[in-house]
Amino acid sequence: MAVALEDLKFTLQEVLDTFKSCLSEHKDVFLEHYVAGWRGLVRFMNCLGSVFSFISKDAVNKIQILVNHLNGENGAHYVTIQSMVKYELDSQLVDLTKRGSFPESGCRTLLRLHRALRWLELFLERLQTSTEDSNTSVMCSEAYNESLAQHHAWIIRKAAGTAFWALPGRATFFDVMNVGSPEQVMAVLGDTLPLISEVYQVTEDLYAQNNILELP
Ligand SMILES: CCCCCCCCCCCCC/C=C/[C@@H](O)[C@H](COP(=O)(O)O)NC(=O)CCCCCCCCCCCCCCC
Repeated sequence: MAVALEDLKFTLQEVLDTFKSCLSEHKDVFLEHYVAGWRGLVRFMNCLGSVFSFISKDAVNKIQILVNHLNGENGAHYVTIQSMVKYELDSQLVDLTKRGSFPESGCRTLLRLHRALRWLELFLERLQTSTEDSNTSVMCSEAYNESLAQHHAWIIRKAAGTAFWALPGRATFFDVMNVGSPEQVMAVLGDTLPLISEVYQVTEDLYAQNNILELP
């Protein structure tokens, strides 16, 4: 248990640090740090129990696709999300209307994580304004219904909804975050949320400008 908690401490700090280092001064989003942020989140989720493993498997799969792009021969084009979008669109490496030749494009893969980041933002906002008797499962499903659920088929929504009921209660959830007292958790959330929101908004604007918010 002690080892697991140590891992978590590192993980949550890492999440905070990586989202901090995601944005350049010109508001470019570094893919390497974005992916590292997701790795941290997945590690945290894995500590919550095996009911979440179908979710983390999909996230890990998508993270790996992006890492492969980053480490591939065209990796230089994948340094920032902005350069990735430009490169893939200019080179016609994205399926724009229906799935076809490029099921693993960086643009469509990142879009799935981007939508999940909106869930995270909404969930953390709820945690931040929660009180002792707030229910994490309810907060989680409300955040999900307002964001990711709109992009998921019925069967996925059903499975996700079932998994949410296995979330630990607020006190345990805060303990697992392992950043200290509830007041300290609130302080960490206060630090993290604006960073996550900004990364989300910059990405959202980029995808909107390029008309790629609905990639298949
Ligand atoms: C803490 C509890 C975790 C709740 C996570 C809420 C998100 C629920 C998502 C359910 C996704 C189910 C798996 C399948 C997904 C795919 O169908 C679907 C579409 O992909 P496709 O177009 O390639 O087919 N994939 C996705 O939408 C990407 C989902 C990625 C989910 C990553 C969730 C990571 C959650 C991290 C939790 C961290 C909590 C931290 C709190 C301090």
